[in-house]
Amino acid sequence: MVQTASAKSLSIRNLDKSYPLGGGRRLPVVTDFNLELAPGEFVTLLGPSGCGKTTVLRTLAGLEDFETGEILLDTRSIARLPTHNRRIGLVFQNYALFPHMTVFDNVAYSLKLRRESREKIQQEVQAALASVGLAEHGARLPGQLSGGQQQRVAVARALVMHPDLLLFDEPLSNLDAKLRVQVRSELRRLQKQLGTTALFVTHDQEEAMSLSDRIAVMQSGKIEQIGPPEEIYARPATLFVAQFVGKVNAFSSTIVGEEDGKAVVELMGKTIRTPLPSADMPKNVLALARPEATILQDPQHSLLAGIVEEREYLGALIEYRIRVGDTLVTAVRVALGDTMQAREGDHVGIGFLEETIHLLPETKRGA
Ligand SMILES: Nc1ncnc2c1ncn2[C@@H]1O[C@H](COP(=O)(O)OP(=O)(O)OP(=O)(O)O)[C@@H](O)[C@H]1O
Repeated sequence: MVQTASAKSLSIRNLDKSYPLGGGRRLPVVTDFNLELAPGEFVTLLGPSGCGKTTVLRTLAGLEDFETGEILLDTRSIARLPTHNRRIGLVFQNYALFPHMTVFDNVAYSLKLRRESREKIQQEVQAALASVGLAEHGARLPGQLSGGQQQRVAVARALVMHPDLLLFDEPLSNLDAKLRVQVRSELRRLQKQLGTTALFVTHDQEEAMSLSDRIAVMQSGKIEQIGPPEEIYARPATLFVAQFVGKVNAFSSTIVGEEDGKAVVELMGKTIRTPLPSADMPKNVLALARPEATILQDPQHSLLAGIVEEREYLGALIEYRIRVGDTLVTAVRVALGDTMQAREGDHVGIGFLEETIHLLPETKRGA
């Protein structure tokens, strides 16, 4: 096993990075970007293609220069150091292994460049391969391994240098769905065991949820919200965040009062009671209801009524899209053991688990 070094914090402060566009113009990608990781923390940058995730990672690694800002590991500034002096381990999407070198030599590569002794190399490489469960595979060529195993070699190659920070750029996206889930839980276990601070980039919300202590949801070079997965999912700060981490029903609504410690909210002409929002919440709000908190009911005794326009069978779940006037409401039920099921064309009632409804200022609807 790779020996655990004491974990380091990461601070990115006021980072500005743009790319040259030609003709003297530049494309700003991140502007005044700030992010702090606690020692041993696993944080994911989650966001749509082009929002700047990879650029942040490459800048940390020293693969891109930047205009202004500071990057610290604990109190050590690494912003102007060459890549090989930053003590950062990098794992990319495409593994980037040398195909003609054995697994052992791939992992040993950086140690050899540093002219470490034969004994030290032997010991460190074996420990790194053991960490990822590949102690017996050192003599193979990468082409003789599965995709998941190749990615584990790439992880071993990053670990062998005892990095202060691990950076992952979509490392699971070349793996098939089942393997992705397996390798991601291995990765999580290994990172917790080693205690190395890690920053992970993905556009896959489920991956981010399952791996991270905290998720930073990015849009257009900015962090829209950062927090633990449960907070991002249940209490998103904007509609963009809510929609990026899952499906959501968003109703333009009005807070009409307060009763018994609940907000009284008018939604599609009906009244619901939701958890009280903060005191500065305006009256015009978006009421957000996740599909799993949207309940099918008998239309005679329900808040809203509509017609099932689409029923999508997903195996474990069934997703319904129900037309209520101009609005399509999405509800999800477990496929087995749920007595309230419906077919396309059925008239159904809709209710909500009101305690899970999250209110946002209408202005957080975004573009
Ligand atoms: N070398 C470059 N030169 C010019 N523009 C670039 C360069 N690399 C990236 N960009 C632009 O910078 C923006 C951010 O790109 P970046 O790769 O960081 O996004 P991303 O969020 O990682 O996207 P993806 O998930 O598709 O990798 C995009 O508009 C992209 O076109």
